[in-house]
Amino acid sequence: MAQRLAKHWCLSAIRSPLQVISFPALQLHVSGTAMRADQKDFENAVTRVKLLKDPGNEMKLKLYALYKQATEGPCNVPKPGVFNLINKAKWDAWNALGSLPKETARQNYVDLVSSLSSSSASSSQVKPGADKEQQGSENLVVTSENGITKIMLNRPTKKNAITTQMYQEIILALKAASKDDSTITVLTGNGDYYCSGNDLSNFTDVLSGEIEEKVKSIAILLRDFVDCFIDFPKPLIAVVNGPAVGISVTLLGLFDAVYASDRATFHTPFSQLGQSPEGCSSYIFPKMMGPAKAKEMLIFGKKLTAGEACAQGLVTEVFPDSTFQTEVWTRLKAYSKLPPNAMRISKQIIRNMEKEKLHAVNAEEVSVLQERWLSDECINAVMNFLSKRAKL
Ligand SMILES: CCCCCCCCCCC/C=C/C(=O)SCCNC(=O)CCNC(=O)[C@H](O)C(C)(C)COP(=O)(O)OP(=O)(O)OC[C@H]1O[C@@H](n2cnc3c(N)ncnc32)[C@H](O)[C@@H]1OP(=O)(O)O
Repeated sequence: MAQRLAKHWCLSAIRSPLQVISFPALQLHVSGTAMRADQKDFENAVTRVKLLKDPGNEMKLKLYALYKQATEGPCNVPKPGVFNLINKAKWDAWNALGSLPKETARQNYVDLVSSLSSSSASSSQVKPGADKEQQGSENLVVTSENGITKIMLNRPTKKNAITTQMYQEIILALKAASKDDSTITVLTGNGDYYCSGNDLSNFTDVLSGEIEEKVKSIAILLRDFVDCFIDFPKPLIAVVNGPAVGISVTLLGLFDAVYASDRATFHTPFSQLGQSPEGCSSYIFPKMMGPAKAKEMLIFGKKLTAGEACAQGLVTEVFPDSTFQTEVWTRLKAYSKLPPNAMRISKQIIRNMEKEKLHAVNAEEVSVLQERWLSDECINAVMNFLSKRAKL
């Protein structure tokens, strides 16, 4: 199975020329035995490492050494020969940790990955108390002004499709927004689309022989991503400036208000893609719109207009496209002046009734999807999309 998938997914996978030293995370095989209290943090850090931008060889050596120390203990393997430069550098880094206890190495590894994750996304973060526009990363622009933190998807040429890097950046942006001085948080898109969902090229970003591992790490990322929406403590508003597809639609059920342009459409083509619903939509949509309408969307991929989505309860209000931005932002500015604690507490009391259930639904949806990604139906659908695009 792994070989067949590798053939499919790895056609366009390119190894970074900087990848002289492979990340320790790529060699991980968690035994599952002797799970400790912080083992999960360590496993998550190992997963996150794979999704970081290349941190450079010096940092990779540090990560390698800590990983080996954390999983195998002190270095007691023979020193590689002087001409075996890479392995010798790795051995030296590991050996330099001496008798550092495994637990300390594991903690240091988690801390190091955490600092790398925040610095790689720091450009897209809003610092607490900021009250002016911040420079964001290329694909995600985060600004904070007048009590509103705005997270804007910024890949208009790709209809704001979400890359794995962007999933991570959104997680960090939401975590920062939950702690900053703003009263409300807004998610929107730049250009004619709100978002075309998961970037289907994410499927090609798999290195040969590591498909099952990659799928596992993407599943953890997706679960963390949706968890952030479930747990977000402040009012969260979607400003749906244009068509929305896939995960950008399903997540709307976790927002506190959804304002849509009358140009927006809402499409969840999961069956067409050999996939299944996520974002807690398998639970929220039937409750929100009734099972019959929810199934038309989630099983048969029926696309809704903004008016239909509003009638089904997925959208709060629809505005004419010509006045959409002015009307919505005027309203949001007024909302941002409401007492923040009262809004938080009201949100909390509503969300807390369902929080445990939502986390369980998220876990189940991700577990089902993990299998779907390895299915022929999904592989063929994604290959079909990517190959059509290649021919254009
Ligand atoms: C091995 C396991 C890895 C798993 C990784 C999974 C990660 C988590 C998954 C979470 C679950 C999420 C599920 C979903 O979101 S499902 C929905 C996925 N989205 C789609 O199926 C939409 C695909 N796109 C389209 O159908 C059309 O592009 C669209 C209708 C959106 C717009 O059509 P239009 O004709 O107006 O414009 P173009 O097609 O020319 O698009 C312009 C360029 O943008 C590129 N594009 C658009 N959407 C995507 C996308 N989702 N992924 C990648 N690229 C996208 C399109 O290819 C064009 O690019 P080029 O100009 O380079 O050709």
